[in-house]
Amino acid sequence: MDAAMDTYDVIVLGAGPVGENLADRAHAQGLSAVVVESELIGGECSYWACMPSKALLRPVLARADARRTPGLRQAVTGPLDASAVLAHRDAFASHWKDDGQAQWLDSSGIDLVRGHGRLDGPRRVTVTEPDGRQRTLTARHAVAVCTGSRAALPDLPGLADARPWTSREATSAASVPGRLAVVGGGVVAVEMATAWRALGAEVTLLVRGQGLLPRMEPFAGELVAAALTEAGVDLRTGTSVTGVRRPEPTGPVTLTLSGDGAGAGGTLDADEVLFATGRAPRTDDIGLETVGLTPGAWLDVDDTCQVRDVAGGWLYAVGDTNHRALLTHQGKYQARVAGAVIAARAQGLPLLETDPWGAHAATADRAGAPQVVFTDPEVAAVGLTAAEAERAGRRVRVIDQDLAQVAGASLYVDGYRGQARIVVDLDRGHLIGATFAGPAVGELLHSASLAVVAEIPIDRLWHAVPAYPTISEVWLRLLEAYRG
Ligand SMILES: Cc1cc2nc3c(=O)[nH]c(=O)nc-3n(C[C@H](O)[C@H](O)[C@H](O)COP(=O)(O)OP(=O)(O)OC[C@H]3O[C@@H](n4cnc5c(N)ncnc54)[C@H](O)[C@@H]3O)c2cc1C
Ligand SMILES: NC(=O)c1ccc[n+]([C@@H]2O[C@H](COP(=O)([O-])OP(=O)(O)OC[C@H]3O[C@@H](n4cnc5c(N)ncnc54)[C@H](O)[C@@H]3O)[C@@H](O)[C@H]2O)c1
Repeated sequence: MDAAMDTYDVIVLGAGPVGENLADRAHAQGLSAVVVESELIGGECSYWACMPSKALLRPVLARADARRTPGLRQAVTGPLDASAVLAHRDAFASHWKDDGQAQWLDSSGIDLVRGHGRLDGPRRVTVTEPDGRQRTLTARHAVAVCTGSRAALPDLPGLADARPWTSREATSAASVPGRLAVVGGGVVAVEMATAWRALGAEVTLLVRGQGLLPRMEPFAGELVAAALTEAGVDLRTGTSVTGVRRPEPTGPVTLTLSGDGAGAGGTLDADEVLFATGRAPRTDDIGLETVGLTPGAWLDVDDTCQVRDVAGGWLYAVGDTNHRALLTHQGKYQARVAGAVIAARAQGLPLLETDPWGAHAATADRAGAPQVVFTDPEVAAVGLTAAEAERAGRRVRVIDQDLAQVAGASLYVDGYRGQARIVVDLDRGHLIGATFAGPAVGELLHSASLAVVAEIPIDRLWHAVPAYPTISEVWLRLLEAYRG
């Protein structure tokens, strides 16, 4: 490529789901785009996160439902075929090869440069290619940092030498460990405890707080905790890990425990230990210092995803790196917004629609980000929890409904256990949050997202009649309770 060809309208650093979408949006609006990728096109989501984890969990949830279905449960008495489940997972991770995604990029007219990219002052990116050569790219309009996040490990004595699992190993391991210790009580911890327990591991879940899924409505974590315990997981709350040792490279790992929970003292031996203790931004080695920012920090952006504190309006941070919502669908939404913003600014449009819910504002990150946790029971949530609404000073009414009372739920499986909650803003007359926990509630979530994002007046929602007998009839029960 000659020097002139190294100038693009948009340079995208990182070809995860977010970088791919941003490049696609910019290109669709007539801009030239290049993406720089140091590992696999498709990013964390395709190979070590969403796809492999859900491929592991799908058979687990299907079996759980089958076991609760009269006439069917007798047909599913045996254990899961772990090697078949792992093979299914391998296929969904494309065997950790990105040929398919590379082909898509190629056919879409977006250029790809493989290698590690770093900012090199305003609008410039240098790439260290796999063969060690350096290449410089220049952006006419924008550089978008879409480098994602990695697992954050606590600073514990002995941890590095003990070769702990992170989310990468937990989603790609080739065999089932006999004993797996999981540290953390968030989404990765509960999903992976669910999967590996069902695949046959003895799982101990070590949670330093008092419950699971602390950012969600309390009943969600309580239902998941009860189900994990029932499935044979040794759940220890109020328990911190203060040390980790693996004296023999191929031998077991020993954790030192402390805390005020029952079972918090002493030590715990396991064959593997997964640290599911949150994420850190992959911004430590991307040249942030060359544009006046701090390496290793989450990037602070406005609602257009433009990085604040950088003059000239050319730098964007989209997806996990901006820490607005660490979710693939939300990052892709930001990419659609930022792609439109970059194109509009490149075309010199005088006015952008940056008001809430405008075309150039990622409003849903704060007001309507949905999430499904694929545990048994599933948890599905959108918008604010009751506690968040209260902290935000909103005047709300909270309505709860036992999902077991809904005909569609009791038909779905025997002994259905679940709970639903809506949070209604009394001043505005519409929903600002909803949470469901129970089998198959994931597919219920989009109805709640619509109600929150479209700000459907509660009086109009009353006319949206759920079909009988579906689990969606929970909407009728919730609205009946609200209206009295
Ligand atoms: C176990 C697990 C399960 C998850 N499950 C779900 C789920 O079910 N649903 C959901 O919505 N979200 C899920 N998430 C979250 C989701 O994976 C992330 O929100 C999503 O991957 C973020 O996309 P991204 O493009 O911002 O970053 P990433 O997917 O992390 O992609 C970033 C890309 O940038 C590349 N890169 C980094 N630095 C450089 C550099 N200097 N030069 C060139 N390339 C670089 C990386 O190699 C990578 O390919 C899960 C996360 C985990 C850990
Ligand atoms: N189904 C999904 O949508 C899905 C699935 C997995 C992950 N994700 C995304 O990935 C992100 C990362 O997930 P995660 O579970 O790693 O992070 P998280 O922030 O959800 O949970 C981390 C947990 O670890 C605990 N923790 C932190 N440091 C600790 C320490 N030193 N010792 C013990 N506990 C500690 C925290 O209190 C917290 O409960 C989430 O924000 C989520 O959005 C989404």
